[in-house]
Parts: sequence; structure tokens; C-alpha cells
Amino acid sequence: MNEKKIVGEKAVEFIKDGMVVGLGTGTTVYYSIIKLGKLVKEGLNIQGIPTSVQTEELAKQLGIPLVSCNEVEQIDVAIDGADEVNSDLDLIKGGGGALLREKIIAKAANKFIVVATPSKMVGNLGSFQLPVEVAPFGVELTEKHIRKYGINPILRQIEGNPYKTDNGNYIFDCSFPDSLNVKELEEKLNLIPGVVENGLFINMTDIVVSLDDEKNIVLIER
Ligand SMILES: O=C(CO)[C@H](O)[C@H](O)COP(=O)(O)O
Repeated sequence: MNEKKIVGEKAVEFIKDGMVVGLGTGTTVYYSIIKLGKLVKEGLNIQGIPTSVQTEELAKQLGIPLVSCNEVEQIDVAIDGADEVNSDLDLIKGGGGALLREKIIAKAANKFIVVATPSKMVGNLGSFQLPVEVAPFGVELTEKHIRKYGINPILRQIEGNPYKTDNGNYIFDCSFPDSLNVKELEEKLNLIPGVVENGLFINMTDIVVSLDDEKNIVLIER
């Protein structure tokens, strides 16, 4: 049973003809995008807004018409994955490094749908290290400010070099103590000069598509 495929494809039922659709990034929403590509070939008329270069390339291969977020009046629905989802439907995202574009699109969407296998559902956010996107300029100063909150930031590396996002920035993967309130943490991090965005998505999710203990599809609404 491919859980990612099941939840990914289910979310596509929310997409109707004529919609502008935010296309998330990752291995779960991948199945939503593949399904959308099939439906487009069968005549579904949508415009997609990709949240990463990786998703843009996939959508192009599948023939999904794309549009820039600056060219549309509104985004009807955005579908995306998550690294963690708590019972308030707050999220940690950014494991794939696309958190900035994902958050811009999720915030702009009339409906934000998260596709999450049961392994992503947690009691408290924070077992997954929180991705924080930072400007390369002054990165060591930014790191010192992040540490002041009791957070332990580790610069994401790829082949011995700092990982670079699609926006040319770096990412700190941050472990933080349970005592920190995630709603406050989201705001505090973004007040630090040099922090571009963080992967806490608070009060943004409308629906989570997941599976229950019997592996039935469940729609959890906020
Ligand atoms: O936030 C993300 C990318 O920045 C992804 O949505 C998140 O990492 C989940 O990915 P996957 O579905 O592959 O587990």
C-alpha cells in the first residue's frame, strides 16, 4: 500500500475546472501532481503555480499549464506535504528546502490542503528539526541570534558546502526545547535580521488528507 499515493491523489478531488492551483514540493504531493497531469491530459483546465524549481520541472513534463503568482488574481487551492502535523493542523515544513515559496503560496491560497501520511501526525511539533531559511550575508551573526532562544541551529550541507535554496539562501535545521511555544517561535524567528522565513506554518492549514488506523482516508478540517 503506497500511503503517499493514496493521500496525494485524494487531495486532487478538491480541484475543479478553471482553478488556479498551488503545487507543493516533496514526495507526497508528487502523487497529486502526477494525478493532476493525467487529468489535464483528459481535459481539466487549470493553471498551476509551482513552489520550487523541482515541481516546476515536473509540472512542465506533465503538460500542466503554469502561471506566476504575480499574474493571478487569486489562488483557489494549494496542495502540499508536511514534515510534521499536530492536532491543531499546525505544521513543520521545509525538509525539502522549499519552505519560503511554499509559505507564500499557502498564505495566498483560499484553501490550503496538506497531504500527510500517518507518520507525519504528531502530538507536539519539534521532533523534526525546524528548517529556517536565512540570507547568506551575515549568516554567523544570524546564527548567534537564533541561538539566543535556546535553539540549536545546524547549517544544512550538501557535499561539504552549504545547501542553497531556490532563492539562493541557506537553511539552518533547528532543534528547539519543548518549552518553546511554536506560535510565538514562528513570529520571533522572523524578527531576526537575516532570517528570511521559517518552516512553522501556524493557523494556515484548512484540510489535512491522511489515513486512520484502519488505513481509511480521513479528511481532518480545522
Ligand atoms: O516542506 C516540504 C518541502 O520543503 C515538503 O512538503 C515536506 O518536506 C514533506 O515532504 P515529503 O512529502 O517528501 O515527506
